[in-house]
Amino acid sequence: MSSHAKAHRGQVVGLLGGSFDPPHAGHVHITREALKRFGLDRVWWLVSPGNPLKTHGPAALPDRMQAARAMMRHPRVTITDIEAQLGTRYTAQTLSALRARYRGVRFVWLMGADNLAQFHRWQDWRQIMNTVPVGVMARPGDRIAARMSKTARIYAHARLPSGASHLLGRSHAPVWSFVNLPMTDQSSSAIRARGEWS
Ligand SMILES: Nc1ncnc2c1ncn2[C@@H]1O[C@H](COP(=O)(O)OP(=O)(O)OP(=O)(O)O)[C@@H](O)[C@H]1O
Ligand SMILES: O=C(O)c1ccc[n+]([C@@H]2O[C@H](COP(=O)([O-])O)[C@@H](O)[C@H]2O)c1
Repeated sequence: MSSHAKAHRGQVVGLLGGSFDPPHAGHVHITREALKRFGLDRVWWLVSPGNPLKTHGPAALPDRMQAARAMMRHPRVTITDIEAQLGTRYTAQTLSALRARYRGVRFVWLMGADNLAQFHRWQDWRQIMNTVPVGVMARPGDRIAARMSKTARIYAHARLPSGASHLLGRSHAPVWSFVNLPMTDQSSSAIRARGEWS
């Protein structure tokens, strides 16, 4: 199942990449909060063909797409498998391809605090920080590791002060924002461990 994501010039589009294996209420929560707090026009869920750092393969992409569509119904949110269409898997590659395809659209990379903690292991992570604004959302157990992370230290100068997160989408990289949301402890791995997903 494939989908075509649309955006207009000048729009600010937040990208929430993930395995969504399966999607859960935590994804819905951070998406709604990201729309409100980071000054975004839209959010796209990039349902990944597979996280490059994870060894086990996720459930089939069409199954994850279908579950994501059922979980997140919002007029400003698009569920897309565009990484499979573009043939990209690493985020830096995906962002380059999207920026070339959607000229004039302002993309913002969104992620939970657990991903900020290990962001410096991602391929071309500095390039990502230097080309798109990054919005990070608190996650239970990961706030301290995220704040102490290599990325947070190296890019300390580029962090928006708390209270200015709504400027993120219109700011120029390198810029990032950490927001302390009411946290939800849902995770795909816990759902899989309970045997509630394929
Ligand atoms: N409860 C949550 N709070 C904050 N961020 C979250 C939460 N759940 C997921 N995220 C973020 O959403 C993005 C996609 O998450 P992903 O699809 O990997 O789900 P996950 O629950 O983290 O999966 P797993 O448990 O298998 O690692 C990631 O950036 C992740 O940090
Ligand atoms: O580009 C990388 O090196 C990279 C390494 C780890 C994760 N990512 C991306 O981060 C997003 C979250 O991954 P995951 O598996 O935790 O859901 C997803 O879009 C992945 O493609 C990207």
